[in-house]
Amino acid sequence: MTLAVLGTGKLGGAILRGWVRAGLFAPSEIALPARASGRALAAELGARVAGSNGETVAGAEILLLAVKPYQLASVLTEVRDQLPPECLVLSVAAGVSTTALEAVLPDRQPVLRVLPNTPAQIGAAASAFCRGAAATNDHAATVTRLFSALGLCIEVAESQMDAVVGVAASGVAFVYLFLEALTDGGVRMGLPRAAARQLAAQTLVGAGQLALETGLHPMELKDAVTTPGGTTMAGIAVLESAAFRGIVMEAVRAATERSAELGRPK
Ligand SMILES: NC(=O)C1=CN([C@@H]2O[C@H](COP(=O)(O)OP(=O)(O)OC[C@H]3O[C@@H](n4cnc5c(N)ncnc54)[C@H](OP(=O)(O)O)[C@@H]3O)[C@@H](O)[C@H]2O)C=CC1
Ligand SMILES: O=C(O)[C@@H]1CCC=N1
Repeated sequence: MTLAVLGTGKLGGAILRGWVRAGLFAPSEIALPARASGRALAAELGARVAGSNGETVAGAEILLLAVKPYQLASVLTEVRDQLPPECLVLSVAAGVSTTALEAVLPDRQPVLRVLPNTPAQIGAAASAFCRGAAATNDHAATVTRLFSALGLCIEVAESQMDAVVGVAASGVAFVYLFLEALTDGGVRMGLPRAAARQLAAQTLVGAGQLALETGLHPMELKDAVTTPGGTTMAGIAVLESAAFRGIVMEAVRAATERSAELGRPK
């Protein structure tokens, strides 16, 4: 299938690298715009530099939109006349609804929103998608196939997409803060930095993998680590005295609300 990408920055690049790595698109099937980031990504992946945004989308079967939320309407307006009517439009922008996208596109253009996160580039994303008015089951199946190749992909109601930003798209950065803190904690206690970083990162990967594979409640997994009177409870008591879980939930709420704000007209 032919793919056009507008928005060749951090997330657009991560998705594209993931798809090329998974063999879903041959580099010759990918058209990128002739701007600095598009040229750089094209050179890295062997993709085609098409020219203007309009020239990029001409003939595309799938258009991936990964520009900033406030740039979406103007970019779509710019390319709508060159966009093939059957082209599946996939937006990864936080906050911007399918209704807002459809408002600037020709009638019945199939639109879906997807929210992946940056581990997409190594096939370990957590993604959720929702459908616009003209999206069919076949379109949903295409999106599921594309994003399952980059990790986990589930469908949610559009009203839940802002919460997906809070938990997964932004949530990955919250995890990196925790990773840094866990690493620094190890260094503080005398571990060499490289060893602390490796141990901390694998601890996060292993903890997540165990939760996914067993389906057990996090509390059960936590209980399996806590020897009565032991080391783990000594640490958990410190985290809880600073309302660790409450502050994480507040971070998810803040990111969710900010996502909703990004989609509101100024
Ligand atoms: N980063 C993330 O983890 C996530 C991001 N998102 C969403 O993804 C989108 C992109 O975010 P992110 O990748 O972080 O942002 P970046 O700033 O890294 O990328 C934005 C890209 O848009 C390009 N661009 C800007 N203006 C135009 C234009 N007029 N025509 C074509 N391309 C243009 C820029 O090109 P150039 O650099 O050449 O100017 C840049 O490559 C946002 O909507 C965000 O909400 C969603 C989930 C996670
Ligand atoms: O911070 C942001 O606005 C973007 C959207 C989700 C992740 N990064």
